[in-house]
Amino acid sequence: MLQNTWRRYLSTASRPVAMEALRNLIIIAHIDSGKSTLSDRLLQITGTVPAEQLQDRTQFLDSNPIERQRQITIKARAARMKWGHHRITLIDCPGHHDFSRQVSQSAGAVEGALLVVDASKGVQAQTLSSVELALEAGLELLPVINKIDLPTADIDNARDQIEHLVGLDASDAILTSAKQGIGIEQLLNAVVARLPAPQGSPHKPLQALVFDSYYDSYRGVVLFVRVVNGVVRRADRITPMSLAESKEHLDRPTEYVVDSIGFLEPHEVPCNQLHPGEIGYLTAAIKRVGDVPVGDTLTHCGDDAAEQALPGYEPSRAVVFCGLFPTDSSDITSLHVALQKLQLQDGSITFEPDSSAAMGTGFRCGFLGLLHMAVTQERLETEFGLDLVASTPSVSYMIQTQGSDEWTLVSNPSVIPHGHVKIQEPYARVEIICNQDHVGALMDLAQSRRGDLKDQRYIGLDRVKLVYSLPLAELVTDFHDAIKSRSAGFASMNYEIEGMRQNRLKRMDIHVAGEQVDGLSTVVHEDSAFSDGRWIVKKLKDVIPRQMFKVSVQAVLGGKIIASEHISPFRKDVTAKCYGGDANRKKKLLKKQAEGKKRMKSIGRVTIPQEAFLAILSGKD
Ligand SMILES: Nc1nc2c(ncn2[C@@H]2O[C@H](COP(=O)(O)OP(=O)(O)OP(=O)(O)O)[C@@H](O)[C@H]2O)c(=O)[nH]1
Repeated sequence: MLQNTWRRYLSTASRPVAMEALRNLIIIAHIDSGKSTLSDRLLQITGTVPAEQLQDRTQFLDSNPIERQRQITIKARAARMKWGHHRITLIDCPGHHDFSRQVSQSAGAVEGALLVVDASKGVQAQTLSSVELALEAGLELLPVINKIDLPTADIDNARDQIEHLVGLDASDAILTSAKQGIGIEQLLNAVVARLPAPQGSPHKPLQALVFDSYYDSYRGVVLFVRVVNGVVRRADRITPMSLAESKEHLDRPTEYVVDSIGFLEPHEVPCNQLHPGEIGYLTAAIKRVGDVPVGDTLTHCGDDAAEQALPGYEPSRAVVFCGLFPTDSSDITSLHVALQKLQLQDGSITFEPDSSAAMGTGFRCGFLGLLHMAVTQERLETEFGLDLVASTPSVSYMIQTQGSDEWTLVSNPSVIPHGHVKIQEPYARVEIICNQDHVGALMDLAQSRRGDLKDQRYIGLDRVKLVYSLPLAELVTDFHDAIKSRSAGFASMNYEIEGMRQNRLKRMDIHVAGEQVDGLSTVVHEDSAFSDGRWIVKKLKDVIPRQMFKVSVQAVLGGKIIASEHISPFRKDVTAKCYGGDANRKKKLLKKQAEGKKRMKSIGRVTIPQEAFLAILSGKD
């Protein structure tokens, strides 16, 4: 009986909806414009997710605990909704630059995009770069002005900016307040009326684009696919087309059997087959995310369709590196296992063994940016119960030692030899969009960070776009925060890596109580080495806790001390106040002290907290 119901359910779920009734779209916007809140409203109004569930768990599509806690989207999510006889599949992509690759991945799977602009902030830099990605993918854009409930909302200004900056007619932009649920039905009607239906043929050889994936420990890799042509069914034998093109991956299996398939609503709803224009998931006992990389095209085994592989994506590259060290050195094996497991889910993390006299044994890891680094450290700690210290983050450098013709890539400043070494550093092209009132302050900032002005132009009445070529090392630290603080929060930025450039750079070491702490080594420009050294030792003096003895903190450049501070001794014994017999209180105090020791590394006789390693991020100005 139950089986019959299940079968009936599967057959209804699998009945193809006419292609003209399908709409596939992504939402693109600058970070914090309200994308996730808007997606939740769409799920609620279409009855895809019951209102109670949305009330209990705000931001349904941000399901990862770190996403909820930080209120950001890290991983793209898809959801299919019913609106009349239409089926609208929406992909919510991250807004933060570190995860922007997911925008281009998802753009390949849809025909349209909602361009969400915050009514109080107007068009921001990340909006423009996402628009470029969407236009490159040939998407139809539907402008949405959100947060119209805010007292600071300026709808006319937002419209004007969409027209001038994006070049899109905004006279019929949809006005919404995702927070108050205003304009959501109009938005759904506009999606159906103004965005195109997908095209494709069920009779052609199968082409299914893999636009995202994640690892599930029970089922293996779950692929998110968009079927472009052909039909994919349960039990089909499929193969990734990249295998035909690449000789490198001979260790990858060549054939898989689809063992489950279905739609995302946003939870998985099984079906028997996916038709052209449809977006869904499939599993096929795939062991590693890298076996069927995102951007790959799936086809049926034996269908000689290799020439019809869909355009893929550039693999993402790590730009920020740091050493991760367990505070308890016996946790090193657990850290290795945890990194291996995380890499199964997130192919953009890189790691290799790293060890030093001061920091102990750990792993040098690569990330897409500082947010990605922080999120990964948090995941390792919360999901795997580790207590870690991350060394000072760094970009990668090319170095050439004297007498050698070869350039070597290093991602750890402490391995750069002293003496005559040529160093190249990565540069980024940075676009900043700001109000004209803030141009002076932002130009000062970019100049102080060794930026070269490449372009400056008015875009709209009082908005200015500045383009700089700027060292990535200056950018990934606190540049974004500095821009925000110098523009009352109104300027926004976006960047892409340009290439390497040789500069007069030197490795700077930090000695604490006479011991070199290699986790604190950085690369500095010769011109600013002294001021950087003074600034960093001052900062370290504030964050390294007092010890029972006087501690010196020194910045050392090429064997010479260029800046020095002292941390005066601290003699207080936390248990001194507890007289005999008060064991509970004593225990409590010691426990409190032990808790406070988390994320700390003992180096020589001094205990250095995590904040010291991240002090470099906290603002030079
Ligand atoms: N006043 C007001 N606030 C809103 C509205 N929509 C969203 N917000 C708030 O804006 C903040 C950011 O909203 P999110 O939905 O997380 O923004 P997002 O664009 O998804 O952010 P990312 O996922 O990090 O890219 C939250 O505090 C929301 O409550 C709105 O229509 N009006």
